[in-house]
Amino acid sequence: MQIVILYGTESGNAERLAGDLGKAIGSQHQWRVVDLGDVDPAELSTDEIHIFITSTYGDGLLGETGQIFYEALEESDVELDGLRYAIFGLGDSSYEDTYNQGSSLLDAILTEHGATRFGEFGLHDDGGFERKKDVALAWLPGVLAAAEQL
Ligand SMILES: Cc1cc2nc3c(=O)[nH]c(=O)nc-3n(C[C@H](O)[C@H](O)[C@H](O)COP(=O)(O)O)c2cc1C
Repeated sequence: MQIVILYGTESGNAERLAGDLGKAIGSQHQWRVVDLGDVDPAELSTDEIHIFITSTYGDGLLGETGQIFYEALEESDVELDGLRYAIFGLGDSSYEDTYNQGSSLLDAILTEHGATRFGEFGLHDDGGFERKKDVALAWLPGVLAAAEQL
């Protein structure tokens, strides 16, 4: 499989995690990591499996670079039919009203544009005790197995 890991970040956690996931995929599949702030929605390719990782910031927006992509997609009429994606959100449940809202917004807008999510919706909560990397690496094998079934 060809896998693209796309991160939306404000303070670097999603970027680090994207690299951790890539390293864990290792030589099993081809993979690359990109910053969502550099992605034109019209250039997303259905030939690749997409793994989105984004944080939530501000008033429940996406982390800065994710927000750039989100707004580009909001303004675009691009059709993403055939695009398959998994998603992992970074948040903090102490923000009760906006907990992981950024990843939910991204999930919703990708679906609105015709893309289809596969696998479990991954989440990390800074308010808990588990490390981001541990949660994400425990989530990854199920996502890769689901991707193999597509
Ligand atoms: C100023 C600030 C605002 C935040 N706002 C939210 C929020 O509204 N909802 C949420 O779930 N998490 C919120 N978080 C938690 C971040 O999403 C979490 O720390 C995440 O790991 C940051 O990842 P990043 O470095 O990739 O941006 C906030 C964190 C900070 C520092």
